[in-house]
Amino acid sequence: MEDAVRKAAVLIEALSWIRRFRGRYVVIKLGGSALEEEAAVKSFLTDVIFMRTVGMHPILVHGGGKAISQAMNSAGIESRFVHGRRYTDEKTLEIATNVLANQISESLAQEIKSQGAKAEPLHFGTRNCLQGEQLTLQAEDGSSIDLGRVGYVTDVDESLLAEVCESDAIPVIPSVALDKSGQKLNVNADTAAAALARILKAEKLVFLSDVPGIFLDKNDPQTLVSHLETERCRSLIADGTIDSGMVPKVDAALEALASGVGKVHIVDARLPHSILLEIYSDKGIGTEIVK
Ligand SMILES: Nc1ncnc2c1ncn2[C@@H]1O[C@H](COP(=O)(O)OP(=O)(O)O)[C@@H](O)[C@H]1O
Ligand SMILES: CC(=O)N[C@@H](CCC(=O)OP(=O)(O)O)C(=O)O
Repeated sequence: MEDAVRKAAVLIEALSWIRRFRGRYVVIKLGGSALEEEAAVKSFLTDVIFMRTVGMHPILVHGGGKAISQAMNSAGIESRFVHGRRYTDEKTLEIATNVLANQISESLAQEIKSQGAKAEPLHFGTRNCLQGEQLTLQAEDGSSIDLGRVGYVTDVDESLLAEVCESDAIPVIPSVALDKSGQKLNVNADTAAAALARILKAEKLVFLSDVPGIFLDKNDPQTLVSHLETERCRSLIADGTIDSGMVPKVDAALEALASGVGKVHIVDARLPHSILLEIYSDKGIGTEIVK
C-alpha cells in the first residue's frame, strides 16, 4: 500500500511540470558517446515518447562522432580535428553525413516507431530543416583556419518543425545543414542543438552525454554540481575544470541562455530515465545551467 501511495505522489509531483511544459519546445541533444549503449538509447527514447505523450514538443538532435570516426577508419581515412571540429574534406563529408542521416537518424526514428509512437527524420535526404554557412575560424595571428566543409546553423525551418510536432511526431535531426546552394555542411551537434533551441526560443535545451553532469574534479563523480550560473561556467572553462568535449556543450549552453532559452541541462544518458527525473521532478539529477 505504501508503495502505491508513493507512486501516486510521484505522479502528482510531475503534474505541475507537465502543465508548465505543455506545448513547449524542448531541444534534446543525444551525443555520440551516449549512442554507443543500445539499451540506454532505447530507454531514453521511451522517455522522449513520454514527454511527447504528455504534451511537450521534444525535438531530438543527435551527433555521432564516434560512429563517424569508426566509419572513417574502416574506409582507411584518419580523422583530424581542428579546434574541436572534424576537418571535413569531400570524402569525410560523404561518410559523416551518411552515418548521421542515413544510419543514426533513421535508426532512432525506427526505434521510436517500434515503440508505438511517431517520428520523422528531417535531413537532406527527407525534408531538410537546418540551413547553414561554412564556418571559418581565426587563428591568433588573424589568418583563417581551414576546416573544409564544416558549417554552423544560421536558420531553422520553423514551420516545418511546427507541422511535424502538430502531427504528433517527434522530429529527429542529424547535425547536417545545407548551405544556400543546397550543399551539405558538417556541423558540430552541440552547436546545432543550441542554434535550434535559440531560434525556436525553446523552454529547455538538454544535453545527454556519458557523464552524470559537470564535475568540479573531472575524475571524481562526487564533485557533481547540480546548479551553475553562466559566470561560474565561464570561470570553470577558463581555469580548465571544464575541458575537452564538455567545452562545446557549455559554450553552446551559454549561447542558448543568452538568447532566451529558459534553462540548459546536462544529464547522463546511461542512467535510466535521467531526462524524466531532470525535467519532471522538483530536484533534478544532473547539472542545470541558468542565466
Ligand atoms: N568538468 C567536467 N565534468 C564532466 N565531464 C567533463 C568535464 N570536463 C571534461 N569532461 C568530459 O566531457 C565528456 C563529454 O563530452 P563528449 O565526449 O564530447 O560527449 P558527447 O559525445 O555526448 O558530445 C565527458 O565524457 C568528460 O570526459
Ligand atoms: C564539425 C564536426 O566536428 N562535426 C561532428 C558531427 C557529429 C558530432 O558532433 O557528434 P558528437 O555529438 O558525438 O560529438 C563530427 O564530424 O564528429
